[in-house]
Amino acid sequence: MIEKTTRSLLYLDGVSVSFDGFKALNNLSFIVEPGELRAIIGPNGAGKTTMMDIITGKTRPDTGDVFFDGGKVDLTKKDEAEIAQLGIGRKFQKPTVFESHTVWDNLELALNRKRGVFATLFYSLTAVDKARIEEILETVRLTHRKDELAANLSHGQKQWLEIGMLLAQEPKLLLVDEPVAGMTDAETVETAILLREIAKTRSVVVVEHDMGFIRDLGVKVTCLAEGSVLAEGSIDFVSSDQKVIENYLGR
Ligand SMILES: Nc1ncnc2c1ncn2[C@@H]1O[C@H](COP(=O)(O)OP(=O)(O)OP(=O)(O)O)[C@@H](O)[C@H]1O
Repeated sequence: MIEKTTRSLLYLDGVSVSFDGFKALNNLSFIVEPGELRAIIGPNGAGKTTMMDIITGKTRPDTGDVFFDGGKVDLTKKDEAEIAQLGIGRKFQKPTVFESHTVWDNLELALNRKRGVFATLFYSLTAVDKARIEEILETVRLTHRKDELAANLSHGQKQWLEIGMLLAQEPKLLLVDEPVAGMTDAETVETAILLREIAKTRSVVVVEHDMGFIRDLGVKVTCLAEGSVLAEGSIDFVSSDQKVIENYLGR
């Protein structure tokens, strides 16, 4: 266990949390390695959102350990702002970009958010910042739309822009909740490629119900149900598991 804690980027062990007597997480253990892209599936109410809430400090576990960065940081002792500063970025399901700003300005604002108020007051865009924004634009497929108002982007492009805004803050771990809900088929396919690219430089945990997308990701899948891990492994392994079929896929 000690070895796993020190090697892993994220380490949850025996995490439980109850709301009014209902166990949303029940002895959940979950490990993410540095540079890993992991998919999470599971029925409604399985505890996927609650798990994200525990990692980001929004919810405190009743019992269990949550360590980050090779066991260096006990996340249960940190608040949400500290956890964001440590390098855990979270993308909620609904995009929250600044609609009345351009794509470029959204990314510039996100880059600034990292700096704090004092630095921002005396801030001017350096060549390094400009290069980083251009790099992010390429990653999130928005170079050709950089001067467009965010309001004019498609739903999928808004999701990509928000992912870009999180990248501007250079997270070590990116948590992404149902990114392809409402996207076109082409955007969904592109999002799988995009997340695989992002995971070359950081770890990514993505929660999704779209099984075609999960298959496209081609990574290790964790199926949660009733607050704990039901099955974990390749998509073929997990989707042929009888418990997963009964609790999720066959429903
Ligand atoms: N703050 C809360 N107060 C009370 N109950 C909660 C709270 N947060 C979550 N729950 C309950 O805990 C259970 C797990 O919910 P959670 O949202 O984590 O599931 P989920 O796997 O993300 O589901 P979905 O796929 O529908 O988003 C649900 O029964 C939910 O109603």
